[in-house]
Amino acid sequence: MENIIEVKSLGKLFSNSPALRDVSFHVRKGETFGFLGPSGSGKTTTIKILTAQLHATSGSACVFGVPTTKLKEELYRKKIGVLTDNSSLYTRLNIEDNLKLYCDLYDVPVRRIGEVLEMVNLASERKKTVAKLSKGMLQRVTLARAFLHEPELLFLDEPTSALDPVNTKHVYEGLARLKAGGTTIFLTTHDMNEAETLCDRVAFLNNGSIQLMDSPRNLREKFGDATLTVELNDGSRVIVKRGSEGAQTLYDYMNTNQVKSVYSNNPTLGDIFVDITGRELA
Ligand SMILES: Nc1ncnc2c1ncn2[C@@H]1O[C@H](COP(=O)(O)OP(=O)(O)OP(=O)(O)O)[C@@H](O)[C@H]1O
Repeated sequence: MENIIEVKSLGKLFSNSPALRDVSFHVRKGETFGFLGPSGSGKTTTIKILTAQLHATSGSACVFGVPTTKLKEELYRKKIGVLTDNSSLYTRLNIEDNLKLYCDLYDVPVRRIGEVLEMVNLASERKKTVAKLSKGMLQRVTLARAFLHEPELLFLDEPTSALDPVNTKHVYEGLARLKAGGTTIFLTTHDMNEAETLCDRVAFLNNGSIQLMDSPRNLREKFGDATLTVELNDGSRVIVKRGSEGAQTLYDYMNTNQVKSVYSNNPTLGDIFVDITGRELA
């Protein structure tokens, strides 16, 4: 499968202090790849290097097969969408007029505005002046702008950090639609549920280096303890091992109608992160 992003031994120093150390990964076409890490771990620095806003100190970063330092403005404009905390919207204009400016810039038909506003749950607010928007609304407008031109590659730096659960869900649905349409997504987050929901693969970043990289499912299986918790009708809980012995125990409980629920004890991504790094994600 084609790699859209290729990063090899990337390093970044800020005044001799390392923000990234020997970071290597690739992102395949159509994949949603998550960079998970606590505050200060180097997520934004990575996005800035990949979007040519920063130079790396060492190593290489290619996007669409081209070193990021050599990416032409035109290619960026057409194929890449970026959401960062720097919204740069015109605060005196309303949402729709802001997006119209981008339609002109990106040669996008104005009818696309309705589609993207629908995806971020702002269709009925299109006439609102940007200066009067809440933080969460601003984040949604910036997100809508990032995928207005249907980019092939979308960089999202903590896309739901200011959103409530309802709008977060709406954005997840919108991103799922983009993914279904073939968009490759590079996403940073410290929200492990977000990573589990959206990402095909994740990399755990800590102190500027990648500690672990795989699909959420593989990670949960690899770090799972292969047991199930059986909750009984009397409120007690029993841990049973997977395999024939556990199956017999489970069968006995079920056969006597004692089982209220059964669930896997596989860890969450957050549990694994804490296990590997000794640090919380938030
Ligand atoms: N322009 C800069 N000058 C100096 N140091 C910087 C600069 N930008 C980032 N850093 C440092 O680099 C490290 C990584 O920062 P970065 O913003 O990439 O982290 P992050 O994982 O995105 O954090 P957050 O989740 O808080 O956004 C931090 O120690 C930060 O202080």
